Amino acid sequence: MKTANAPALDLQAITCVFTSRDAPGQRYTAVQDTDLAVAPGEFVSVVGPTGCGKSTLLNIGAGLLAPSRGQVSVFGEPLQGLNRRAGYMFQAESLMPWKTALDNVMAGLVFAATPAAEARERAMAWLARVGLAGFEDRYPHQLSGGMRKRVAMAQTLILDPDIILMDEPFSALDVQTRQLMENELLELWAEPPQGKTGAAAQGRAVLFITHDLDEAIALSDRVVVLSAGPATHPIGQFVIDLPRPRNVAEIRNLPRFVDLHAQIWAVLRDEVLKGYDQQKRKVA
Ligand SMILES: Nc1ncnc2c1ncn2[C@@H]1O[C@H](COP(=O)(O)OP(=O)(O)OP(=O)(O)O)[C@@H](O)[C@H]1O
Repeated sequence: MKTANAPALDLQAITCVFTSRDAPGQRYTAVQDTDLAVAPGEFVSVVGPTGCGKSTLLNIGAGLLAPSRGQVSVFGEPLQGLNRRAGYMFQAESLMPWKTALDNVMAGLVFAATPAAEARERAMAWLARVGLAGFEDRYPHQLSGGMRKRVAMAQTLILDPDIILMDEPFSALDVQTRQLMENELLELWAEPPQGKTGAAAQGRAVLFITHDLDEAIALSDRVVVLSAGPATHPIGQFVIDLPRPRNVAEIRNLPRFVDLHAQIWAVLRDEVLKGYDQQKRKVA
């Protein structure tokens, strides 16, 4: 049922059971009974130890993976199949190496049958917006890691998604480039959406997965902490009441940032140690 004030993305009582990778024939409960909602215009980060189920939750929100139990709603409507109101940005390189930066950015529009001239014009404008005017004809291998991420960001945002799903998109970058990209993401996210009606007019909802607690706090309105697996579930959530607009490099020095970091780390620390221990046992 569609309801006013429905979350942009609402994962309700999600459980996800896989056939175990380590012991075929056995089942592995990756995520259990998890509720996770993101309001229109809200920036939510999910942190948790390695292998706990962060990407699984994101894939469920994207409609790429069906949960074993539970329901996903998008703006109050049950999700069936792919989440068409969402755009994704993953850790891995998503650019097509045989296409130029321009063609990569245009690809989604072309796929959606937008006339070529319009797709080209919009892609040129997006490349300029992410600071890559003049680089339209470069191939991905001719761009730096940060530039490739900018192209990927333009590729995702050109489709004007109401929900942005990001799985450690900047983790491969050096610290300085990463902070520049985080600031750029915040600027683009904060721009008022054009031509949207209803709840989507309140802004883009972001679900951001990261290992990095500093990054989660610097970017988000809310940080959700997941337990170590198996049967991962949220064990804490924290409202990040830091002022906006933010400069991610500077905000880390605010006493409130340090205070929030200490509070969240107190919850996350034991889970990270448990997760690390499990990984070690898997390798041994
Ligand atoms: N398709 C699958 N089949 C079997 N097990 C899976 C599958 N996908 C994920 N898993 C298992 O579910 C658990 C959660 O995986 P997931 O990738 O969601 O964790 P994560 O928190 O994103 O990990 P990382 O922090 O390392 O990126 C892991 O133990 C993983 O091995």
